[in-house]
Amino acid sequence: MSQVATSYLQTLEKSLYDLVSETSTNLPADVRRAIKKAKEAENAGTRAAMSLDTITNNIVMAEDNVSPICQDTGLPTFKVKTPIGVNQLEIKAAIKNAIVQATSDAKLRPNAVDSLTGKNSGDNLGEGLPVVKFEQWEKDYIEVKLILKGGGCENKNIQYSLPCELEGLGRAGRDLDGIRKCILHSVWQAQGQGCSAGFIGVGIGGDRSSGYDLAKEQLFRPVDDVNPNADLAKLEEYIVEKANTFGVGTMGFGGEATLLGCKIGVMHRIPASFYVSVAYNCWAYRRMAIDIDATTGEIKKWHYQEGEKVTFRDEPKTETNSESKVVELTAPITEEQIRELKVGDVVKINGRMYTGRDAIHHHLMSHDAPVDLNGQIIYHCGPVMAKDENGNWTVKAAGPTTSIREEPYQGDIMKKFGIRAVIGKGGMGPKTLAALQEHGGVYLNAIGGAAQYYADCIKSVDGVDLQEFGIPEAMWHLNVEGFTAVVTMDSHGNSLHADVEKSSLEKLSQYAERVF
Ligand SMILES: O=C(O)C[C@H](O)C(=O)O
Ligand code: SF4
Repeated sequence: MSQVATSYLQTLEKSLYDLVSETSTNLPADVRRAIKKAKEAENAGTRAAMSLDTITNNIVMAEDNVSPICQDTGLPTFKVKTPIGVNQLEIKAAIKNAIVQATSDAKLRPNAVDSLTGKNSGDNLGEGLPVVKFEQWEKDYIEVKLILKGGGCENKNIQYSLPCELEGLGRAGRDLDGIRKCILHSVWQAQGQGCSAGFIGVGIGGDRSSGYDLAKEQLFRPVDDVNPNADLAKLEEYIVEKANTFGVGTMGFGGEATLLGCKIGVMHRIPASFYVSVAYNCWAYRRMAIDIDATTGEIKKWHYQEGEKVTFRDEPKTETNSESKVVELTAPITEEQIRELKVGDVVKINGRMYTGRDAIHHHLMSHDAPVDLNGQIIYHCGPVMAKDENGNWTVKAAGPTTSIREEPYQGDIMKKFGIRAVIGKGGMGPKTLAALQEHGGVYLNAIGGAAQYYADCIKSVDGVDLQEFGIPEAMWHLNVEGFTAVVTMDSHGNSLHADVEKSSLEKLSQYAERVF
């Protein structure tokens, strides 16, 4: 290979590595402005305002540490446009190398799991991963767009087949007003589980797969652009305005900011099918794009950086929520201590906690625990880990994962092992609530996506079990200081999540009348 070709490939790979690292660690200017707007909408001292403070602190920390904003660095999806004659196979190979390097540098969590065996590949490569889609264009440079969309918000995507019946809204027909109802419903059904306040991309028409593709394509539009289609521009504005009256709020804690952006695209359909597909993205809206010089491989331009880039560095100090009682806890915790906690209390944890998510919960149903869990705390978390120069594990990012996935197991496991507290996000269902009451347990909600903030509370990693499940799924023994979370389900049958779901459904029902 000639000198020139070698250096093009090396530069290209470096450019793609920079794109991956920047996307994972530094939120773009348009997203930052939307988050700032959300902060301005919340009243100081409320739970939602405090959560947004944690979120913006986390954004600053991720940028400073050049570490993942959220530990779930998602399913990397690249969209590439190339001039005619550019070798796409070389670009794909360079993308893969960049992904492997970024994973080994802890900019990405090893996230590629064999769907049949459950084995994590360890380097983010796998069957069909990363997703890379190519298109040719007439321009003379390469454009690469990347989205790192996490699993919690991906699980809240929803596709409607019109006509349909919707909770709270009734019949949605095959017209603009039916579309309006589906989109409102999509935001409501996500509640706080996709780490609200979120952004949605909507695809009208197509079939099931092209509809979702169109929805995801909308997530590449700048947050503050205006839809060239006047009807859709009106609908986008309407959806954001009304969704923010639902009272779901940040993390589903209640509040004014539920939806930060809505982008709608339309394509033709076939007569029998009418889909409305919605892609929900968390506040950690990590998408970026670059233009690359097709002869040198160098980055010529970063997208989404026009306008003010809010730094969140000179924010006024967080006012503490005067309504909340602050309780310090250290495991092992007694039943008596747990029964004193009520929904709304703020808990500060010091000492030991164990991570456990999907694989651990499944495992514990039919096996003994590797450690004594009596009186202990389980943290629903799949961290990004790295080894320091002495070979010791360090935590690079460690926010909570969506707890509802553990609903089938959680209550049984708490009772079986004597676990007193679980920490996660998005809340859990009636089965867990009943178990908390019966056994004396509590559910604590941490701020989803605040992976740097929580990593900072983890002072050491004291051990790990079941590492064969892969880094995110292993049981890490963490020693924490001042780890803060809110009681959202207590041992007296109260659930903030159930309350917010109910009150937001009432709000949703106010929009059943025809508008368009
Ligand atoms: O996998 C994770 O760590 C989190 C996930 O994105 C979630 O929101 O549940
Ligand atoms: S934890 Fe929340 S912020 Fe992170 S990827 Fe999942 S939904 Fe997004």
